[in-house]
Amino acid sequence: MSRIAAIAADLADYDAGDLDVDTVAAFLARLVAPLAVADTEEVTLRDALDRVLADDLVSPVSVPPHDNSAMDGYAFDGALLPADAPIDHSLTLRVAGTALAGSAWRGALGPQEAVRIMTGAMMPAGLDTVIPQEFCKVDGDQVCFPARVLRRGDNRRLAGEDLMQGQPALRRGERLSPAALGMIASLGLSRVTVRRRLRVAYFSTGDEILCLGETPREGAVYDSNRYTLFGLLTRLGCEVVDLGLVHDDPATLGATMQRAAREADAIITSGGVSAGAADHTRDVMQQLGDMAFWRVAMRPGRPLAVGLIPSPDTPTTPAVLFGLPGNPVATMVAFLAFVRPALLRLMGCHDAAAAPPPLLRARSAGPIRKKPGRTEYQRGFVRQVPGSLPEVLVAAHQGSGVLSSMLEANGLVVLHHDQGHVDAGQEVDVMIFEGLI
Ligand SMILES: Nc1nc2c(c(=O)[nH]1)N[C@H]1C(S)=C(S)[C@@H](COP(=O)(O)OP(=O)(O)OC[C@H]3O[C@@H](n4cnc5c(N)ncnc54)[C@H](O)[C@@H]3O)O[C@H]1N2
Ligand code: MOO
Repeated sequence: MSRIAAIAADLADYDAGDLDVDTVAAFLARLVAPLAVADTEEVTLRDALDRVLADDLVSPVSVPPHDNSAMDGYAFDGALLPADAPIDHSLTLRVAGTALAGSAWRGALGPQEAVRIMTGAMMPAGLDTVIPQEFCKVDGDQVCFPARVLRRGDNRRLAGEDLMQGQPALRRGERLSPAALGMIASLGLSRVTVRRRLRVAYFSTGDEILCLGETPREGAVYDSNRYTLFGLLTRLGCEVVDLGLVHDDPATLGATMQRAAREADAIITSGGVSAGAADHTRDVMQQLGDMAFWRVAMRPGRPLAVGLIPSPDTPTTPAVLFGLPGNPVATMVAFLAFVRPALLRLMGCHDAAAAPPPLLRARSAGPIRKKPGRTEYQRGFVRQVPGSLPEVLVAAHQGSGVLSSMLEANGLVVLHHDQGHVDAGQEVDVMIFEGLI
């Protein structure tokens, strides 16, 4: 049985003619996870941004490495704080010296003595509490402060409270964010081992499509999808292989597909996948690979082709093919809903790092028409409302060819499969674009 047929047989609700978005996601998770790219490389920390960590990173040190002060103030022994002091009780201590950040203070301390201390400075031995300087009155070498404003241990950061030596700091499969780079640097590491970049080849199909620079002609439109895909894939940290625009000729389509399978881990095509398509794209895909052609119960992005195209050189490691619908917004929505999580899995991301962006709740500014029985992704603009849930206003033009409404929007209102019309003021789920597209 082919791989595609085996996965289909394994999924309870599989019906190639009518799949819901959850079944497509479950299918793709089964298809791509075992194919994840395993090769690794060592890179400098700056080159590691958005790359996928190859191995668990165990902390070689504790962070912070020593107990230190969280405030500018005076360090003292918290045992001096009386348990049931009256509200106006204050402590007066002698200041024995100053502890600066970057070196240990090793002076001698008597009872009833404190050390002036700066934020980040090591706690002097035997002292465990810091009173911030704004609570203090200083008179010569005496510091006086109200005892009831703090408890023993306050304003002290413990060694290892961020990370303990020997503990896992980051999991393999983590996609390295700016915070992750900072965390790795805090461990003193300047290089890190990551998965090699995923190579993604893409091309457009359709005889009515024009390359940039070509003279406009009747009935033709410029190829926008290749530029959208370039942006989406580059943002994802992929190495992109642009195979241009391929006209509706089986030999050229076949040769391009094979080149793509040879040069890349994944292939994305746009156009020619709908059931009624009069061109050769579907036939060529079917001849060369193990394919499924779907009509997904969603809008936009209904036609979708998915499969495996064996590489002519290494037939055991096929490229994953995503045949996206040609309509420009359908291409983007199908990418966000299915291709992006699948590529993240191929890159070796763990489940949480490959998950689609979380959905947020917002109140719909107006009514939204929605047919139950399919998932709709409507372009909308979300704005903050002080003291209330954010509000989302869906764009007037939701046609899957209307790319300009993608630019007016900052998110997609996700109207779920069984959901019907939405009333003004009703809560809806929204997928915010920020950082994704
Ligand atoms: N009888 C049916 N017709 C259609 C169906 C259907 O189920 N039955 N589905 C519709 C839906 S939904 C979509 S989406 C499109 C997708 O069709 P294809 O993936 O085969 O794409 P094309 O027909 O090649 O193109 C659709 C549309 O998009 C424009 N396009 C294509 N490529 C590009 C590009 N690179 N840059 C900019 N624009 C592009 C193309 O000119 C067409 O207007 O099918 C519906 N029809
Ligand atoms: O679903 Mo098509 O993808 O509506 O434009």
